[in-house]
Amino acid sequence: MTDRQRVVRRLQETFAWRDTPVGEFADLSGWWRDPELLRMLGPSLAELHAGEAAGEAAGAAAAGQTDAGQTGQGARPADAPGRPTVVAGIETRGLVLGPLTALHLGVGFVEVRKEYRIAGEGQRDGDDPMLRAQTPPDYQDGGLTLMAPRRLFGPQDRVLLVDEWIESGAQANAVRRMVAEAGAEWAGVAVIVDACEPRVRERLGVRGLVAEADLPG
Ligand SMILES: O=P(O)(O)OC[C@H]1O[C@H](OP(=O)(O)OP(=O)(O)O)[C@H](O)[C@@H]1O
Repeated sequence: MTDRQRVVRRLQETFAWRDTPVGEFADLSGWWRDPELLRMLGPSLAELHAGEAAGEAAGAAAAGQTDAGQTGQGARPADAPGRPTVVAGIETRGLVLGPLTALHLGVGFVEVRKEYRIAGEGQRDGDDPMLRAQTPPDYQDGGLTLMAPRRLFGPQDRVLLVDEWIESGAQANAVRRMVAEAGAEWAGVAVIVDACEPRVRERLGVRGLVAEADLPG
């Protein structure tokens, strides 16, 4: 069994849908509780984009990325062109998975915050200008604004976004706009569960470890 197959199997074994009075939710707590899975997640996410050649569009090779159990290509050497220079992660789960992935790649990490969750909202810009991008107004009952310090992305950067789940792609798209505003390059999205439509996958360069359909019902 390959490492990729082992990761997929453990993701499936430790995942559960939970019923609550307000609806069903995906319980991912078992993923973080499994030490072996936690160890493997960073390398597995990093390797989703490891095979890209310099200048290749991030989404061009997305087809087939949800084939559970397929082995990813090996990590590129540290100075390889096309390799991410920084990992970004959106709170909440991106703040866990991003650093795990960045550690494997040997690069730094940028936290992307949700503005309404930051105490003293909007107060941080004084001596530290922020990049901000909004999701559509109807997203999550009113939309949300994502933010990150502008100084953390530069024109020399190639940014890989890491998250646990992607569906509409609204949050990833907002981060992509922030990256573009900073003049940096977009490397794509590495995600555990890819539940997005093909056009979103291609546009954002999404590669996932599993499809939602691969998870137990
Ligand atoms: O593709 P999209 O439709 O944009 O959805 C994906 C986003 O939704 C989830 O975050 P959520 O807002 O649920 O964050 P939370 O963990 O902080 O509740 C997930 O972590 C992604 O960031």
